[in-house]
Amino acid sequence: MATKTFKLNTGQDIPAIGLGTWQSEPGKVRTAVAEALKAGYRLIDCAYCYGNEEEVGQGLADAFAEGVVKREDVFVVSKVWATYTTRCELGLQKSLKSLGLDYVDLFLVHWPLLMNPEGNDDRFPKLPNGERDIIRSHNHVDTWKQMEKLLATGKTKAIGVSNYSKRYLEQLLPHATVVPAVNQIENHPALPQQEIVDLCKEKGIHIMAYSPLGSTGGPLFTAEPVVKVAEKHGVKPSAVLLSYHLPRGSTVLAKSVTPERIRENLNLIELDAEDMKLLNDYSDKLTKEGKLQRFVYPPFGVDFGFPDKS
Ligand SMILES: NC(=O)C1=CN([C@@H]2O[C@H](COP(=O)(O)OP(=O)(O)OC[C@H]3O[C@@H](n4cnc5c(N)ncnc54)[C@H](OP(=O)(O)O)[C@@H]3O)[C@@H](O)[C@H]2O)C=CC1
Ligand SMILES: O=C[C@H](O)[C@@H](O)[C@@H](O)[C@H](O)C(=O)O
Repeated sequence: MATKTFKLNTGQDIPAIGLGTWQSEPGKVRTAVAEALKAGYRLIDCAYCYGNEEEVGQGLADAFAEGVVKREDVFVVSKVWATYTTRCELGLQKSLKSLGLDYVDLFLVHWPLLMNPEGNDDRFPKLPNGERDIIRSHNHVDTWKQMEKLLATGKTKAIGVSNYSKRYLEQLLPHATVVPAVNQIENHPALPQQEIVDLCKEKGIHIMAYSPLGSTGGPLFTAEPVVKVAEKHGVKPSAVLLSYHLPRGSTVLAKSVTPERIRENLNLIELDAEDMKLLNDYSDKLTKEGKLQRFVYPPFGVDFGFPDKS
């Protein structure tokens, strides 16, 4: 199902699965990207914050040079990092330079906040007490206004957000001239975030699901219903966790720098109503018991409006 796509509110097709690159070591990610494109991936998810866009760009360049894919056949995503949310065009330009591209297909606000652009580090400025140096007076709607202007530059085909809760989307949408094409959020059976998914569906915002395996090391592989569904279909738990997003109508991002895993992660399967019920019942149970699992919540010290974190 490597070729399955969804439609964005811009009219663009977005692949159902993409390669993630967060924490992909510079020494490995070039090969990972080139291998992924050879295997059939057509979406690569990047970010300035990951500090590896140059190597990702080399992997893309390798695949272009070998005639594996053409630029227009790959959907490249990048994100404006928190120290650039008052300088979105500069943030985009820096990513493009590292990636060696003229445009990305989608540019996202990575997190809805501003970290001090004049702080003591380009990516993670800190206060003397060790906390992140955050400019709390910044309004995330102002970042979106800058993002809207990027469309006219041709440097990105679409704009969207990431890590936006329902509360933050409700603050943004009344002021948005352009409705975000995407909201990229952590999403898996242990964190269904249904209230965000439902709102996004209603507003025509496509969900990109991140950390579908539970992030580093795949802690969700042993979740009981995931194992049960995997046994029924004779596949690995990873295939169930990735395939879960297809019937939900979402794009899923799977990170790996291991060529064999990169290839196997493309083998999405069709989960039936019984499988989805089992996984949804698991989500409901965790919700009721207050045991939802959020694996990615950086120490910003900001209330982003997620109910499990408020
Ligand atoms: N917008 C945002 O704030 C965020 C965006 N993201 C995006 O989503 C992507 C995916 O999320 P991420 O948090 O990286 O985690 P994932 O849920 O994709 O899990 C990655 C981990 O699972 C391992 N793995 C991958 N495939 C398999 C497999 N078939 N069998 C066994 N282990 C496997 C990887 O190991 P190995 O690499 O060693 O093979 C790695 O340790 C990110 O890379 C990034 O692009 C992620 C977090 C936040
Ligand atoms: O995209 C992945 C994550 O959001 C990642 O960018 C953050 O968790 C970052 O490492 C941080 O510490 O703030």
